[in-house]
Amino acid sequence: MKIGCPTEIKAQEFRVGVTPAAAAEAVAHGHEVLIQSGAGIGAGFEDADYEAHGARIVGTAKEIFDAADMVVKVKEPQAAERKMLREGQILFTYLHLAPDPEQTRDLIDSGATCIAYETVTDDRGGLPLLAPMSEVAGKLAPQMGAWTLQKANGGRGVLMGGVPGVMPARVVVIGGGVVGTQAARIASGMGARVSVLDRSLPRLRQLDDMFRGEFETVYSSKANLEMLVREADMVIGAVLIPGAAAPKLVTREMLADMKPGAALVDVAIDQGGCFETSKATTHQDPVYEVDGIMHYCVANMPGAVARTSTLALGNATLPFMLALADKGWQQACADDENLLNGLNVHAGKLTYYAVGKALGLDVTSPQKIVREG
Ligand SMILES: NC(=O)C1=CN([C@@H]2O[C@H](COP(=O)(O)OP(=O)(O)OC[C@H]3O[C@@H](n4cnc5c(N)ncnc54)[C@H](O)[C@@H]3O)[C@@H](O)[C@H]2O)C=CC1
Ligand SMILES: CC(=O)C(=O)O
Ligand SMILES: [Mg+2]
Repeated sequence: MKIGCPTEIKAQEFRVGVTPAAAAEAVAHGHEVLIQSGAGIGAGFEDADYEAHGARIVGTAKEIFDAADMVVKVKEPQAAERKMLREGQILFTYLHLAPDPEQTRDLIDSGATCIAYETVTDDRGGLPLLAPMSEVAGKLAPQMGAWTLQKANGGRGVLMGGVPGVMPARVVVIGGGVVGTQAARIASGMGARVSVLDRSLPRLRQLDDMFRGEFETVYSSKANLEMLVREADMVIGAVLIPGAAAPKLVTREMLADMKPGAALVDVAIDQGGCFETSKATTHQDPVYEVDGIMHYCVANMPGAVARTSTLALGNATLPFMLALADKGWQQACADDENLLNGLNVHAGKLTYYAVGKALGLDVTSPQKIVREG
């Protein structure tokens, strides 16, 4: 199979979908790997690094999309990339379709087979291709929130750890999954007083066992959430209902009761955001204010640490990329239900129920598609 990897074109996105190490493995499996010239630069990989591992460098994204049987990327395809997709081609990348009707329509119209990293599962109920980027974004969230809290950046001028005689920042993390756990650990490590809300009691028990003393766990009822948000200097949004639009847990009305200059960091923005007032921002212009509350809503946070993120993502995607290339999408998905859970669009049909529900579109069963092709 021909595997193609274009340069990411989303604003300030420096990651790359295929590392030289992954290219080497694919070549060893008998595949041809095409990399757009310069695609790896942002993550610290030169064209020569890819060539040394048997990949071929081509000049333009068009050459990649024209030639590749499978396009491997990081971010959801932008409008210009969607125009280059074609029937029968495999697209393997993050998609985040639930909050994005335009992209969903274009992917359906393209006829391509689109497998979303963020809905591939594992046997323990986890999301193995989302997890590494959630670890990164979770670790970055308190760092970005601390920057947002600085006075010159519009924040309330509170230091995370306080100083002797002065209280530390009060940080509230909504969602105790991968992002939330890493965010809570880092915020606590910075000296803040941290509470983690989740609606899963088993998850809260696990967190309490693992991190007793580092942060508090709180059941995510409406009343608890409202009380903690009122007291917070920083709120980190880290909820997920896989594949679905994020629930709006902090309403605009609640902002009026918050401390002026408090920071909201909405990591869940890629699924539409869990604050009513969130809208996606970029690394170039990451923060805006609504009703005196500073919002940080960058949808590709891991792009800020592109080298770490690319290596982490590449480790996780490699076995799935090889399975798709070795067997073709249909056999690979028939053999592995966890990979089949990644199938969001195939040959003009939407195949992911939570996306259909969010966008009011018909869904064809992925099991039927994989049986019938
Ligand atoms: N902005 C960015 O650059 C990035 C965003 N993300 C996003 O971060 C979000 C979180 O991802 P993960 O931590 O990997 O998900 P996860 O599935 O590990 O954790 C989500 C948690 O939210 C909890 N939850 C669901 N509804 C809730 C509610 N009403 N109140 C409290 N908790 C609730 C779940 O029980 C679960 O523990 C996702 O939307 C993901 O796509 C991930 C990486 C990068
Ligand atoms: C998960 C995601 O949206 C990202 O890594 O950019
Ligand atoms: Mg994203």
